Amino acid sequence: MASRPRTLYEKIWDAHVVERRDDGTCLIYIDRHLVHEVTSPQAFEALRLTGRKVRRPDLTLAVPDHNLPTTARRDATGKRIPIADVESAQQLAALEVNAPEFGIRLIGDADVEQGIVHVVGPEQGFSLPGATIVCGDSHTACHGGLGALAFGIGTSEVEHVLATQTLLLAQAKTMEVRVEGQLGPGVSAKDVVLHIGGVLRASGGSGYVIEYTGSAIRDLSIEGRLTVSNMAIEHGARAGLIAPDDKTFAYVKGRPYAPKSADWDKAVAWWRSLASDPGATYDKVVVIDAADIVPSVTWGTSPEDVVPITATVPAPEDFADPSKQDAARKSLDYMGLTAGQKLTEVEIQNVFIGSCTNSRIEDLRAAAAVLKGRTKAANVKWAIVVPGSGLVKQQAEAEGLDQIFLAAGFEWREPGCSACLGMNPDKVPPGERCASTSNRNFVGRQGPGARTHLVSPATAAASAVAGKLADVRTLA
Ligand SMILES: CC(C)[C@H](C(=O)O)[C@@H](O)C(=O)O
Ligand code: SF4
Repeated sequence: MASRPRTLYEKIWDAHVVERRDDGTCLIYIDRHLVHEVTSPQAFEALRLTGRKVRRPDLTLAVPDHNLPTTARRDATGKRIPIADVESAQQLAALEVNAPEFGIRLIGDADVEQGIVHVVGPEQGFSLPGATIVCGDSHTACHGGLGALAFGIGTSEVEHVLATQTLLLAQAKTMEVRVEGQLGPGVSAKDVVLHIGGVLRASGGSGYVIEYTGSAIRDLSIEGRLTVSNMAIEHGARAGLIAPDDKTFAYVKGRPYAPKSADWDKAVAWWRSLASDPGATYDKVVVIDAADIVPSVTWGTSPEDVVPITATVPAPEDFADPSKQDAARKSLDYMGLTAGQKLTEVEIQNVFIGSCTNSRIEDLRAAAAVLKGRTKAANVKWAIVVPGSGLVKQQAEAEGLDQIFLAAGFEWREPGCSACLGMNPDKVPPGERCASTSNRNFVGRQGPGARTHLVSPATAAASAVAGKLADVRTLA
């Protein structure tokens, strides 16, 4: 019997079903589990209390990232410089005890491989195409850029995966977001996903797993694909993924955890078979013309509040939906913006280049290319670059990018989540504005009262130079 054409998501799902239940849910095998310090302490504690072990410590990798300071962590003798925040220090200490106790590899704060968990997974070849990947973190969809089914889970699910290497799940609906055509100059993967967020809105992906397709997606580098997938959660989707291809295989090959020799060939053959079949149908299809995408920026407090950098701040009345009008009013008030104001006239005081969305080597190259021979404006008080991992940092230094950033007036930091969210000392002061390459512009996200504008690395760099949100295409 000829099998029904299936999508990438359906193929990965089917390959991981351990048991189908009568109620339609499935017990799904989990191939990779990433663990960070914030959402794992109670899960390990629960295992300890019930006398359970971790079922597959070899498929589990622990990396602290959220709470680590991005300034020096050890003194000259290698001793830890104490972390002032009590909860952060406790969470980090718990991970450092739990990982070895349960036989899990910990990439610690002093290891060169340490970084943001969503940067480290792909970089180490721990995240693979076709794999089911979970982490107690909403941006786990990031790994979908490699063609993995990757999604965030809560702490009780973290415990379940640690104990059983499985999860009981309901299958999601499928959505294709197809971006066809060529991206224009100055338009990056971040602009693509910001634009998609504007089209889908923050809840448009709810109940779906999104497959990003089309020539503009295929043409992206792996770093760019990880950026796009990273923000699937910002459209409310369960996960986002992109079909693995030769670019993906070249990226994965030779990485520490990647399959080797005969296993590699077998793996590639399987990965190749995963692309959605011709004739496979999605529950919803959204088509976007790449020519419509320009450097984009958020003006409000939801990632869906996206406009072209050339636009003006919208007015609440511009929205048909009364609840959106109300949200827009609140957003404008929080953001200190006036309807009709040109975005390129909005002054900024802070610039953050980093986060699991945009802290890979290509992101740093894009920002450095803009900053080379330029300096930040005097009104930009704080500008930092936070590489996604120690290896990204090392690579950037080998290319001299750190020198470009330093000469431009940026600080060059240790890897971690940093100012993406105010869980560590890197915060944007109340009432101040930040051009940020992160993924969330929620109220208080970068610190109480902080005003976040989500942008691409090139736009962040151009904005630092201009002292205002800036169009990288017309930077003087
Ligand atoms: C702290 C963590 C649980 C959280 C998440 O789930 O995403 C964080 O990474 C974020 O980006 O808001
Ligand atoms: S960098 Fe930001 S979005 Fe990514 S995991 Fe850390 S806090 Fe979450």
